[in-house]
Amino acid sequence: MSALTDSPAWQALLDHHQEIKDVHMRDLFKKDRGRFERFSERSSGLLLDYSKNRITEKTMGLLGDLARSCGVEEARDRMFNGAHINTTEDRAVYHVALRNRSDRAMIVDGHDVMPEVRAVLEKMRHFCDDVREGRWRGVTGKRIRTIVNIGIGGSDLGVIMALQALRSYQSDDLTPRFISNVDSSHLVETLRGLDAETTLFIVSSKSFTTQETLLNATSARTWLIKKLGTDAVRHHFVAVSTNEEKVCDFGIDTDYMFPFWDWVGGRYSTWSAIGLAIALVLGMDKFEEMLEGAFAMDEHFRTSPIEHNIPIIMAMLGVWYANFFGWSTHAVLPYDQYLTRFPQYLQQVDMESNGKRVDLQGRPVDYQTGPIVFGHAGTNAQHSFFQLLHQGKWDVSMDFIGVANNHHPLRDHQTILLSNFLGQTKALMWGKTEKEVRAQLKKKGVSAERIDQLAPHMTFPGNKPTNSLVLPLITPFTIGQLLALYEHKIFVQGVVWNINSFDQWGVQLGKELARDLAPQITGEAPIMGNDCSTQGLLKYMKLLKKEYD
Ligand SMILES: O=P(O)(O)OC[C@H]1O[C@H](O)[C@H](O)[C@@H](O)[C@@H]1O
Repeated sequence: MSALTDSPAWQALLDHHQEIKDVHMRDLFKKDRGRFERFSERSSGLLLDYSKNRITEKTMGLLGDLARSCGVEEARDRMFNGAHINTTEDRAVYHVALRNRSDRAMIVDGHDVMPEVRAVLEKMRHFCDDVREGRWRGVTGKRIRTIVNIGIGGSDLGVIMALQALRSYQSDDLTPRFISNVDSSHLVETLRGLDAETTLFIVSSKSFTTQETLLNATSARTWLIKKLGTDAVRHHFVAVSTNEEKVCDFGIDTDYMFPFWDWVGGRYSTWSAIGLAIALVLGMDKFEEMLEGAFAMDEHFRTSPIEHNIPIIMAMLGVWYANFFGWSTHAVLPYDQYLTRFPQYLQQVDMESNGKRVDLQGRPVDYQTGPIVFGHAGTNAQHSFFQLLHQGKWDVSMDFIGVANNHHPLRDHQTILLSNFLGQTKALMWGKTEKEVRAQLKKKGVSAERIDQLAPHMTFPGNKPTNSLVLPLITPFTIGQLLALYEHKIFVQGVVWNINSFDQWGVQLGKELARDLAPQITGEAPIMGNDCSTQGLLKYMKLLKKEYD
């Protein structure tokens, strides 16, 4: 047993789980009309309703005790104080400094990082204004019309997601495109039809060593040079990175490099200059509104007591289902088309952060850690995987994200969208008993025999827990709030599980092996030293791939 599973707070929750595991939420709601008031919180216009969870006040009290006994508040303070909480990489975790909108100093290793943070924001502002107002032009003197972000993982997902979410704030003057996959199809299809004279590439890579990004950037540079000559590169390429030397080696002038720092993790870097494409396409003011939204959530997280702290509440509910109910999966279901990319973005933030199997001391853990996260936008998701959520055998905890207002004045659509959001969470909680099904079929005049056949299929167990997050409207501010909320939720879970949420060693091995295998594909190295499956696959691919013969 680990210190965590042996702790009184954990043991109390284990006992409490026995009391509550067979209680139906329908009965909890029938008994308590004040559940919504009791189990909902607000912060700067964002509402969390967590009443449709398998909890009572006692549950929340015990989860609060667990958070307290795991030192969540102290860990939070350590993060906000710039301590090196990323222990395996010996770094601070300080993305909160990037969106610190107060005049507080943010100290890492005895040094206030705010002057550098503000200087980069200023540099971004000048550059964005120059591009947007036509002072920065391509080599032939034409205005920039397309921004191509070349990056992968944290240097791609947040930027795509935010730009898609904020599409209604985008003018037609600048269009964003993205190249991430090393598959040449991504590059070719993205560049197809582009006018080199009006295209600006941003090479976004924290390390500037990521194989995919460097190859894509090299191929994009070749495409540009072929069309406009070598001199065009400095007019059409800028970089965002922490690695000045590598940026220089690639041939980008460091005057056109936007820096950030090793205390910003890749998947937490959308707030840094990695967000340059957002600032270019929407304008720097909008980017800073996103930072304001994140800052509002940071302040809520930093100052609210555990019982009223939205990220902590969501984190502890996740712990409740993962560790006490034993569920492995969490679904995130935004009811807003602009948030279609949000689940995919969150997969990296959550699964790369908390997909860990050893604790901070390097010992294998004896409890479940980060969940499998998936999701898609409602209502489309209802027509694909909701069947399993309602009637399948796997249990899944869920976040529904609803947005009260829409940017488009088509009221009927918004009414139907919101009614589906409410209908689904109600159905998942309440379910439909066999008795109700039978009565309904009888009323419709269905024969007794047919009712016997159909009733089990048409019964819904209910008791499926959902959080409902409600935003007033998709704006840069609310997107900032939402992202920061999930970042902090994931951080809190990592603290409870005593894992390092800020490294990602698990992505290394496959990359290393790929480097060794590439020469075996091209024939520069003999096909050898592999297991027989890899050997067989390699040989078969070579057989099919005539170009390497
Ligand atoms: O920004 P880069 O250094 O190019 O890294 C891009 C991505 O690389 C890896 O996949 C890491 O696991 C990610 O966390 C990171 O975001």
